[in-house]
Parts: sequence; structure tokens; C-alpha cells
Amino acid sequence: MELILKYFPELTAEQKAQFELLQKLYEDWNIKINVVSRKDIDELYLRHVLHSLGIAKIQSFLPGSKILDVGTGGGFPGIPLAILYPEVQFHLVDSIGKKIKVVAEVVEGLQLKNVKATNDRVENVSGKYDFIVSRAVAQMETFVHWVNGKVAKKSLHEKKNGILYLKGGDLTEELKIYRNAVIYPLNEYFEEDFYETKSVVHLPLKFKG
Ligand SMILES: C[S@@+](CC[C@H](N)C(=O)[O-])C[C@H]1O[C@@H](n2cnc3c(N)ncnc32)[C@H](O)[C@@H]1O
Repeated sequence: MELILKYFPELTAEQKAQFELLQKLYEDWNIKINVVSRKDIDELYLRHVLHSLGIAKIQSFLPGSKILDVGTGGGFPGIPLAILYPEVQFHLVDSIGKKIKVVAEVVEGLQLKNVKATNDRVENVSGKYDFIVSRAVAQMETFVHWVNGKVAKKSLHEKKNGILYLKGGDLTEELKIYRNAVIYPLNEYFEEDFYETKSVVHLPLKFKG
């Protein structure tokens, strides 16, 4: 928890309490439905919560904006971002029902009012979003195909509407067809070794009506 405060010192008392509660909620739910590995539960804040919040260091979300988290699994990056931005609407989607069950329980435990969780493949989701966030779900080319047509026309943020994807390792090959993709290394924001090879990829997407 200190790790979160180290990089996000301006949390409200409610946000601090919500971030703190995450450990217990995931420990309890993981016993019933395994969504996070044991090792990752022990390092929940380093590997999941802070990593998710890396997106906020690249682009902070404006009140009223809409964010889609594709393949959210147990709720990453969507849930930590929803705690950080209570006035932003988050839609968390996963094709596996038991994962969405955990997400729904964690959302209830935290009393988050800005999260909708849907059990479906993202290809079946309609709606327009300012940004589509994700981690560890698919190669960029497949992902772009899935989310085509789900980006809102008007860009209100500093960065153009599109994808903000948490990726690791060398992305040269994967991104070579996307000349407008920008890689933001997270080791410029977080000093822990875990972030040495991690980054956020911003890929603006054109609106398709
Ligand atoms: C490796 S997990 C990552 C979970 C989470 N994003 C994280 O980083 O902890 C990939 C998740 O993507 C989901 N997924 C894969 N293809 C999907 C699709 N087309 N639509 C929705 N969810 C999908 C899987 O069910 C799985 O929960």
C-alpha cells in the first residue's frame, strides 16, 4: 500500500481505504475462484495495482469520460483505475464468467459506483469509449481488429482517443505496422525493478461510425 502512496500521494481517505481493501478482497475471492496466482497475490500492489495505475501516469482521465477494459481478468487494469478516477465510467469485459464474477464481487466490496462488468467477448460489445485499456490479452493486430469501431469521435484528452495498452519487452516487431504508436516506458515513472521492461503503448484509433 505504501507503494501506491509513494507514486500517488494525493489520494483521498476513501481512495486509500479502497486500495487497502483490495488485498483482503482478492485474498478472499482467490480462495474461492482462482484468478490471480499465489505469487501475484503476495505482490498484488507491485505487480497488479501499481502496474494498472501506470496508465494514469501517461494519460489522466477527465471526469465523464468512458473507458473500456478488454480482457480484464480479475479486474486489471480497470479496478485500480476506477478507484483513482471515481468520476470516470469504466466498462470491464471478459469472456470468462468466473473472472467477471470476481470483478463484480470486488466492485461491490469496494462500493464502486463507476464500474460495469460484462461477461462477453469484446467483439460483441457495442458502445463508444475515449480510451480502450488492456493488459496481457492479445497481440496488437488482433486487438485493433476486436476494438475497431468502439472509439468515440471527439478527443477530449491531451492524447488522441484510442488504445492504452500495458505491454512488456521488445515491441519493435509487434508495433512495426503502427507508425503512430508511441511507447512510454514505465521505468521513467516507477523505480522498482519490475518496471524495467514495462511500458504503456498509446495507439490512436480513427473513429468509425
Ligand atoms: C492473461 S489474462 C489477463 C487478465 C488481466 N487483463 C490482467 O492483466 O491481469 C487474459 C484475459 O483476456 C480474456 N480474453 C481473451 N480474449 C478475449 C475477448 N475476445 N474478449 C474478452 N475477453 C477476452 C481472457 O478470458 C482472460 O481473462
